[in-house]
Amino acid sequence: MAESAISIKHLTKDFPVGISGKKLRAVDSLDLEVQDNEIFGLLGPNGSGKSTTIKIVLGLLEPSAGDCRIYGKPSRAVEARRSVGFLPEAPYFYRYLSGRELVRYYARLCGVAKSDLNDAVDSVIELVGMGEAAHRRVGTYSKGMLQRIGLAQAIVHDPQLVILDEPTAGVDPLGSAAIAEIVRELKSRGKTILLSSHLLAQIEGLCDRVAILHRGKLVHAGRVDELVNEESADAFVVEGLGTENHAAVQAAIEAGGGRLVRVEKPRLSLDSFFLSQVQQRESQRAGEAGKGGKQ
Ligand SMILES: Nc1ncnc2c1ncn2[C@@H]1O[C@H](COP(=O)(O)OP(=O)(O)OP(=O)(O)O)[C@@H](O)[C@H]1O
Repeated sequence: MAESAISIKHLTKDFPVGISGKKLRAVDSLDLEVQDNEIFGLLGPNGSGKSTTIKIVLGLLEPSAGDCRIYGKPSRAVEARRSVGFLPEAPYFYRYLSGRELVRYYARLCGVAKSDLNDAVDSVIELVGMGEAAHRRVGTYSKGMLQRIGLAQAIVHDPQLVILDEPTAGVDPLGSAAIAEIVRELKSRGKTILLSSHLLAQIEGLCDRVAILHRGKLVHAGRVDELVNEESADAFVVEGLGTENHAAVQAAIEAGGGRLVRVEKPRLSLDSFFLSQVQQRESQRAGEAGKGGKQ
């Protein structure tokens, strides 16, 4: 079997609180395996231990007990960290640099060779869709743009494992959809992505597998469809059937040995309705700007 991207075994982290010697258990005997080339979501309410787990994976915190490995290497080891890119929850970037200068700065910090620097910076800026704004100062960026440039700095050294702590927090649905698209693109390039979130609707369609944490303990881990599908039921979405025909459909279902549990109107999520409305207007605007440009 292929080596796990992240292997966490019996991980526990206690923080001292106050001067009485009392401890707060932030992560409690956690076992997790993240496979190579999957998008894995670490979910949980505030204070459930997501960031602490991520900091241990990154080698920034020492666990109180247990073991954490990245592609088989202890996460504290420098060689393990070379294969990792990280976007923190609330990144602080020097506001007077341009987006391009910022990504270039991180590329140099991460040891990208001088001869590869321009290509590496250009290609990640392109990937995150910041080509047009890359010359602008970071201080003028919206939250969504900041997250995208943050993603660019996280991946400029071409890491195999990309860790994103709450990548869509504070970002509007359009910006969140753009970030999700970049994450999917990273997966299609063979990368592994671990992301944390408490915004479940945004994560649902993105992650291959998720783990749900509560007070530092693993509550559940599995494929998203396995966790949320009603396995014993099938849903049909039908158009143009008048209510007068419902009884006949119900009779046919019962004749086939089934039971009609409910009839309901299929609903779009508010997120997807909002996205479709905004995207429609964005493309109208782009079309009009295109026509204007030709005149
Ligand atoms: N350095 C620290 N010292 C003491 N307690 C800490 C420290 N870091 C985290 N904690 C505590 O550990 C628990 C888990 O925190 P953590 O930040 O890992 O949760 P989280 O799931 O990432 O939450 P959020 O969604 O709010 O970021 C919380 O109770 C938090 O107060």
